[in-house]
Amino acid sequence: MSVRVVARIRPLLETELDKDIIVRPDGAEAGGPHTIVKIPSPKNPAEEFSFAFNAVYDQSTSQETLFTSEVQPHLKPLFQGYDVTIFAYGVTGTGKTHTMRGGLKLADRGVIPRLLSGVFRRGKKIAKDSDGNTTVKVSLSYYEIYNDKVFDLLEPPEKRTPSGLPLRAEASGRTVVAGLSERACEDLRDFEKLYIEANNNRVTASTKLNAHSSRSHAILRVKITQFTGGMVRESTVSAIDLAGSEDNRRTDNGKERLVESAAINKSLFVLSQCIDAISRGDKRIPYRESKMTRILSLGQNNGITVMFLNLAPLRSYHLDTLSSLNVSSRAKRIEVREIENEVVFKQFPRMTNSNAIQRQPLQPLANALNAHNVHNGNVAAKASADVTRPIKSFNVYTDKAKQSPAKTVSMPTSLPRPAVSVSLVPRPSAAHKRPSDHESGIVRPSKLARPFNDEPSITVTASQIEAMVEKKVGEMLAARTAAEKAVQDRERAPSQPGVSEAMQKRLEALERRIESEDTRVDSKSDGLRYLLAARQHREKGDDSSALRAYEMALPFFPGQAKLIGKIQRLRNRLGISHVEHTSAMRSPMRSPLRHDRRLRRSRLTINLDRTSSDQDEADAEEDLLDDQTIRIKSRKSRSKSMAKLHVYDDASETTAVLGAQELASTQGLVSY
Ligand SMILES: Nc1ncnc2c1ncn2[C@@H]1O[C@H](COP(=O)(O)OP(=O)(O)OP(=O)(O)O)[C@@H](O)[C@H]1O
Repeated sequence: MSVRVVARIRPLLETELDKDIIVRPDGAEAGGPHTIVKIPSPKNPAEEFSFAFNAVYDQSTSQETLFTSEVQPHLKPLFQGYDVTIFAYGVTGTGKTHTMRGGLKLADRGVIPRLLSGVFRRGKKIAKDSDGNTTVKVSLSYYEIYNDKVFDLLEPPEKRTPSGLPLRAEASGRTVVAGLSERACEDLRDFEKLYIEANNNRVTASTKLNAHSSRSHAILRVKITQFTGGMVRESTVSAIDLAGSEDNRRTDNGKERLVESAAINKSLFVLSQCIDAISRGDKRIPYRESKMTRILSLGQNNGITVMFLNLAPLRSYHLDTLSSLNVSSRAKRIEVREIENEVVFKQFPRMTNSNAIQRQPLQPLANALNAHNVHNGNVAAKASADVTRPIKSFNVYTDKAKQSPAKTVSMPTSLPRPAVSVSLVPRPSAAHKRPSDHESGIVRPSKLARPFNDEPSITVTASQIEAMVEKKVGEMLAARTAAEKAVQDRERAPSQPGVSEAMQKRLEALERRIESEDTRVDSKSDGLRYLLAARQHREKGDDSSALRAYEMALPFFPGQAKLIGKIQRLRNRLGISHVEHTSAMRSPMRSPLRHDRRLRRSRLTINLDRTSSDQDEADAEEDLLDDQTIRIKSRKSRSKSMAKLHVYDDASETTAVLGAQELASTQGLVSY
């Protein structure tokens, strides 16, 4: 199952005098639903680019339509034990917060309040349908990532520590925020009170591009726990309102806003790198480069993922829109394992006051048995007490009366020990599993809602289980071999004209060196990352993303004539005026490292370079990467000693890098 990517084009705002609309929705068939976004090429307005998505919503789409079509269908799977992630992505001022949170009026309410309303309604229905045998508990945590630090939005700002809350990786690989508070919510009114208060704690500010710009990524996690007898099923829906990328040539941001902007742009750049790496099938995905990508864990989390791509239709957003269209159209290719959380057995918790606060434990839970679920209380405690015991992959019980009709082998509720249920039915292929896929017509009743005695229980012998496990392992090995072969084929395939084998090897060697710990502390390695990213974008023919990456690299190599030449040539190719470029370079906030003399020299080189051929350009790029690598090497010993000056906390290994990013942004050259 791939990430579902849905584009939403916002209407013009009253304040927008520029009515030059360049983004329009289109359908694959005349009169059919919109699935394509069309936008002209920046260098040749007669040429139009098309980007296909799972759905495209135009300016007239109401909040209700969007929710009903894109979110409501996932409520049922959520209660069946699937985790759901919904996030809004886009340039600043394109309508992410409007989509996720919306306004206070009923019709303006966004995805989040409607989702919670649906959750409470469905919870009540399940309890009613089960004659009170099933109890549904809803709790939430809400936090923001501001300047790459995590802050609890359910706590007053006075309680924040400067370094924020640490992240912790669980045995399952899932990243959680340690020490985060969790509040129980009885009904929608409870939720709204908490949510409105918490949003007042979120950092927003007025910028030139948005009067109420979110300066942080906000993550709301709603945990749904269903208790039926001794069975517990947990699932989580995460609703994420990402901060928007900002082109600081257009924001006129002051120092504080620029620092925020640098952190926002950096995390979004890392997200685009992760998306690229996943869609290329890379083994290494740079999740750890930013807290937002660690938490979002795109492609690593199970369940259902929906990405809203918010777009402004105006020409003034042209390049930014192209960039986000490029990133999002690649996100479509990310596969997410659609696996529901397993039922576990534990005692019903004591009733707690609705405002009671629970917290994520600060120590990792040793719940290796049930890696995908996180449980405080009995299960976790028992599991941690059992860590010395050999871990069983599954348990078999022959008490037919207690077996679930869903061919689930599970522990009888009377037993005090926690157990993991094992689904013995090979799951249908992901293509047929999407619960929102109306055409498939597959309706799976909730395991909790299934009556116990309707169907005969199934007894499974140990040898049958063994055979099934063997088959599954065989399938997994075959899939892995096929994936590795595909990667090798891709590497071998002559699909990258213009990149010689030697060049490819040098790039790989360089990449490896960048990955090494020593180079990591040197902020110059970030510059190299951007150069590499630019190179990769160029190979894919994505000139506008390549340009951005080159621009982001420039502050790390101030005055680098070849780099400036490349930027200029790309700008010429994309039809961006020289005046705009020069003014960006002359930004009053530019790096103190950049001397006027260097700039003069660079301009001279630009003129000379303009006459060079494509081959010269490729050679120049190789030289550029090599030059910078050699320089980095010679500075390596110095950076080693400098590294000691940096303080590293749990995951903020990017202290030095962020400094460099801030520098990049303050120069007004980073827009993404
Ligand atoms: N679909 C829409 N209909 C009506 N108004 C909209 C729509 N989308 C966005 N807007 C308006 O556009 C403005 C900017 O939207 P919003 O604040 O949601 O942008 P954003 O992408 O969250 O920006 P940032 O990243 O800076 O936080 C707001 O005034 C919002 O009300």
